[in-house]
Amino acid sequence: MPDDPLPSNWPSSVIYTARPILSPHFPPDQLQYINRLATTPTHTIRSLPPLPLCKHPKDLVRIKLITQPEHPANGQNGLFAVRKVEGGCKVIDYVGVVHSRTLSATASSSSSANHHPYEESDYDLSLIRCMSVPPPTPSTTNPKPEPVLVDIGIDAAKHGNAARMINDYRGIAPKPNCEFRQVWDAQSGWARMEVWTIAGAAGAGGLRKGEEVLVSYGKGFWAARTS
Ligand SMILES: C[S@@+](CC[C@H](N)C(=O)[O-])C[C@H]1O[C@@H](n2cnc3c(N)ncnc32)[C@H](O)[C@@H]1O
Repeated sequence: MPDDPLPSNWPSSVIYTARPILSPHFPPDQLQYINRLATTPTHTIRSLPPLPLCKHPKDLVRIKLITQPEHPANGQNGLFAVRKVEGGCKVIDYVGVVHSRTLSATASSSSSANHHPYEESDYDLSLIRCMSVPPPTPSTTNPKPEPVLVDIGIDAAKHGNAARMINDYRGIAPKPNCEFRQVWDAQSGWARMEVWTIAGAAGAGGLRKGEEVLVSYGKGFWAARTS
């Protein structure tokens, strides 16, 4: 029995998942950064509550193929409101593979030593970035290990939900109508990323029926793809 039926217009090339997937390479000692219940080093993925189920909100949004030649993502998919949604409302969770890497606080993040496969993904979203001091290990001669940057993301390139269809507002609308918000799941303690409508002044903002859901990917996304 699947967790959630496939949303309509789901592309066959991508595996639909309504539950975040923890990468098999996720370091167990970093679970504490993505789950508030993981307070001791003895916690393992099995001893924590399951990653939350994020059912497709079919009363709010649907995937649609874009067929307007003037749309910059013509021929691709987008996510569209099926009814009016007020400003300041949750629209959908961003679901994919949760992965992590540690970066040296001193080395450049573009150095090849820090390269990882998710960097090239067009569906990768930053979830948590924080500084961490690794505990000294018996083999460590240096009693004061260097702090490192823990960089945790969600990649929906191969496994994801309908939020992976959300386009950037540039070239489509004057500004985004939605934004990403990092939240903590109250029951399971897991960090998650949600998409919310932006509230405008005096009750403005939100989505009209049929309007495309648009966020800002940030200038860095496009800068990395034009240089
Ligand atoms: C996260 S995906 C968005 C969903 C994508 N349209 C699809 O069908 O899978 C990001 C990709 O969508 C396209 N895209 C999103 N917003 C765009 C925009 N404003 N202008 C041009 N292409 C855009 C780019 O190809 C980008 O790499």
